[in-house]
Amino acid sequence: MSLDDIAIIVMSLTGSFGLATLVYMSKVLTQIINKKRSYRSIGRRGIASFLLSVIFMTGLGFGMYRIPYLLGHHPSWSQLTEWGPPSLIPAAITLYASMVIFYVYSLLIAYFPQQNEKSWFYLGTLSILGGASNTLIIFCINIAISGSRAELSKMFLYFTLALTFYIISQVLVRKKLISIANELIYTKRMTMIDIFLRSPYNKLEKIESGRIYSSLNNEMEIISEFANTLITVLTSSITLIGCFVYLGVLNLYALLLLLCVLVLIVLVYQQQSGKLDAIWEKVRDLQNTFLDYIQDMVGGSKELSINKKKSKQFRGDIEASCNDYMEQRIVGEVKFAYVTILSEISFIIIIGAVVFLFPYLFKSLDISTMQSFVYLFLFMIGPITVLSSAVPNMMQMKISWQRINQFMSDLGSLQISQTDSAKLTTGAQPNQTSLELIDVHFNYTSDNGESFMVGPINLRFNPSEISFITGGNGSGKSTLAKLITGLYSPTKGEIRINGNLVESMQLGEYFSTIFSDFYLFKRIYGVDMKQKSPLVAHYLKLLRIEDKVEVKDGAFSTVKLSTGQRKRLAFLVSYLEGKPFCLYDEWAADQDPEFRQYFYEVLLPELKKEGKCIIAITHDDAYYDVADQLVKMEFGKLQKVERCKVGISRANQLIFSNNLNE
Ligand SMILES: Nc1ncnc2c1ncn2[C@@H]1O[C@H](COP(=O)(O)OP(=O)(O)OP(=O)(O)O)[C@@H](O)[C@H]1O
Repeated sequence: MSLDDIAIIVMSLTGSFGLATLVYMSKVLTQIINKKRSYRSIGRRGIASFLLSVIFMTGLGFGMYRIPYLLGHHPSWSQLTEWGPPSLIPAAITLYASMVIFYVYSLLIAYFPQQNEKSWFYLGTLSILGGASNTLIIFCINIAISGSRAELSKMFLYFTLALTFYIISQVLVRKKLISIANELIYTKRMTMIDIFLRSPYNKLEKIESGRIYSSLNNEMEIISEFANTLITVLTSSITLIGCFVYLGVLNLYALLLLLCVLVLIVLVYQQQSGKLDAIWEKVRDLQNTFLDYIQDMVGGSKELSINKKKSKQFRGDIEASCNDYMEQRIVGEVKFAYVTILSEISFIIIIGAVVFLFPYLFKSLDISTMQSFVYLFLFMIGPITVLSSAVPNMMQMKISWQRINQFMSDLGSLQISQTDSAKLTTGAQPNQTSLELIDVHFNYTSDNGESFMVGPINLRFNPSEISFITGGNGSGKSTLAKLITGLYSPTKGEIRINGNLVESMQLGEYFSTIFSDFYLFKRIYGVDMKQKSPLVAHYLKLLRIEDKVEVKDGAFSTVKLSTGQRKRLAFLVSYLEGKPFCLYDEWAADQDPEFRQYFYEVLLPELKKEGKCIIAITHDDAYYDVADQLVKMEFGKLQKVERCKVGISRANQLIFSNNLNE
């Protein structure tokens, strides 16, 4: 290839690049004019960076000016034009001009940033130029080593420029990509959390907690490595491509030999990747199982620390799970290691082949060209190792990405949009809201093929009434409660509020609930706490926990209380929520006899007086006469529905009224 050809190629490439940059720059300028970008004060560090960048650009200009000196016998541009082709000067000018345009573009987007700006063009260019400057470094070293002292001093300028640019590009690209990757993780995490929060309970119930933790945390952490991997892959690939070109110029056969070996490595990788995918999928499943055990260990810490035999057996199980996880990881990582070793060894073999075979194959090869080969190959080992170790990371990321998406689709994102804005659509008021279940059916289908059916249920719950749901263990009371509150959707039948059909996902809006396995948040969510302090203070006193807890800034001072006390706080929250329906699942089971009586004979009637419809699951037959309606369940069916003549027969209401007046 003649010097003229090279100059024309350089001119066309850099010219197109300069034009493309101008297009992007005009977009940025328009955004600045339209106030879609605003100036960001740069501070002292910014001024220092700006001055350094000016020094670098001046150095680059000087480097361009000194190019003729590289060619030895033609030390100035004027002599070079007499000797060389006419395209040389336009090529050099285009090259430098495109650099200057890109520099100005970089300054614009740095000083007039846009929120969440990705600027792929900027990042891509910087990475490519970074890779190219890396190749220039080895080029400079090679020339300097194989040349005279005069060559050494000439190359030092270009070596310094290439190294400086490499450092700058790495810092800028890494900084930007790290924030892009973390923003991406943040968005994905929040999307998952949103999907989780809006997904129907019956779907969430079926997902193992280990899978939830690993999707939200572990898999996300793996993906967050994507910025680093992307940068190293990009820079290493560009460096390698530059090395290939340089090698091709030195000796075409050496390049062919290298390409053959690389094709071999890629084939081995491809052949292995299917197997590796399967292995890593299995690793992740085992990780989820292990996380489930951790959840059990934390949740069951009481039981495990009391009972040593239980703890020993549990340890055996968790050890087995940990061991399976470890063994499968070893299998996967060893397979990756084989391929990495293969790629490293291949390079040593290439170097050996060049040193020991090439002198016989190509008699005309001189020692300095051989040295250049060896230096070049040694230099290439770095990027090749980086690339081969990036492959396992990329495969891991691919698997994590697929698993996260699978998790999200399992949660059923489709249902979200339909139920996004659940509101009290029936104009419900606490003292006039009734609920009706008409021919409601539901059935569980468990993995072992067993099923349990609830229904047909025909029931009505009226405002200012207390209904008790009773029945033996496993008779379907909690399932019915989940249907009433919309946690489960009926497989057949309908639920109406004030005569209006209501979707299951909207039912919860009408309810304050305390299930037997309730969770008490430290913060009181979903309640506007403004001007509620007197009410809160009054209820804390009424619930007899005023000396234990206080509410500050919408949160409890502590939730580290006894189970019964925490239930009282949950009751306070349910009261503050002010919903027309209250559902309590065996609320009084953890209360002392005195407070249990207080609950049935004082607290519930008070809610009733406020017009609320109270539905309570209970085994406390001593208080059945408090109810206006008694529902008895058996084997998932209504065995008896009794309307009680007198709702509250106890005189203790008076005590309550007196308490309130205190
Ligand atoms: N998540 C579930 N998946 C599958 N089947 C379930 C599930 N929960 C409950 N069941 C089945 O439904 C039946 C009724 O359970 P439910 O919790 O409604 O009973 P319950 O009357 O509330 O009992 P208890 O008084 O013990 O709380 C159980 O016997 C069980 O077979």
